[in-house]
Amino acid sequence: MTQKVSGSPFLKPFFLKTPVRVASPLQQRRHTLPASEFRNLTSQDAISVFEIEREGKICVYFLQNSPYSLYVRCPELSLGWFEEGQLVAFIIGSGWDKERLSQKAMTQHVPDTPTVHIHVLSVHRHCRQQGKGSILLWRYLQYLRCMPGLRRALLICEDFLVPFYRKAGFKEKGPSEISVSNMQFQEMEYALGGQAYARRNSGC
Ligand SMILES: CC(=O)SCCNC(=O)CCNC(=O)[C@H](O)C(C)(C)COP(=O)(O)OP(=O)(O)OC[C@H]1O[C@@H](n2cnc3c(N)ncnc32)[C@H](O)[C@@H]1OP(=O)(O)O
Repeated sequence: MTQKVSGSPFLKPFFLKTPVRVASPLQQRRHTLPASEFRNLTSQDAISVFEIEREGKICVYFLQNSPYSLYVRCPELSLGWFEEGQLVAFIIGSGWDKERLSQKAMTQHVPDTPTVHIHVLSVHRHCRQQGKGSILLWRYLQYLRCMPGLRRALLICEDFLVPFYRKAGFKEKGPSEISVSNMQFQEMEYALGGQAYARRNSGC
């Protein structure tokens, strides 16, 4: 049975607390941008997204399929992490309607489906290995749980990232049918349902 994602709410931007520090009144007045902000991406973020993807040398597969063009169609399935106005990490997802991901899933957004395809999670190269990728992924999954009708998230990744996603709660579904040149991918799944406790305490 499929359930519709009706009236999916866009993410209201939320901010982390600004770190406590001693600053002169003049310095305080200059800092008008929030220290940390999580929000859906907009078309105005396209250049920042592109820069992170380019600098990150994300595999040719993701570059070829330009996932950043997808979030224009479904911005509510994207999430950016901004520090003082600068994009430091992002996730781009879209809707999908089959049990497993296929080549078509890389360029399509199927609306009103219970499955989110996570195309890309990327952290600015200067900000890696600081826990940001894990934190953003966790926040994104919490956010998806709050969207009515969503049941699971799927992604593909190279073998070396399987432990990273496993640690975030994803389960392996086996080798993906998607391949590019000599690159092979593992498909992984995260169940969004059955998380009543998390939902009660996540501010949905
Ligand atoms: C669905 C997809 O998007 S798959 C493609 C994923 N994205 C990319 O490859 C883009 C380039 N890479 C990145 O942007 C980042 O390195 C990410 C998103 C993979 C990880 O984000 P980070 O903020 O660096 O990771 P974070 O600090 O939260 O977690 C680090 C953990 O991930 C593991 N990890 C991160 N990158 C790698 C890597 N390239 N190879 C192996 N392990 C890795 C680390 O070993 C570490 O594990 P530990 O906690 O057991 O020590």
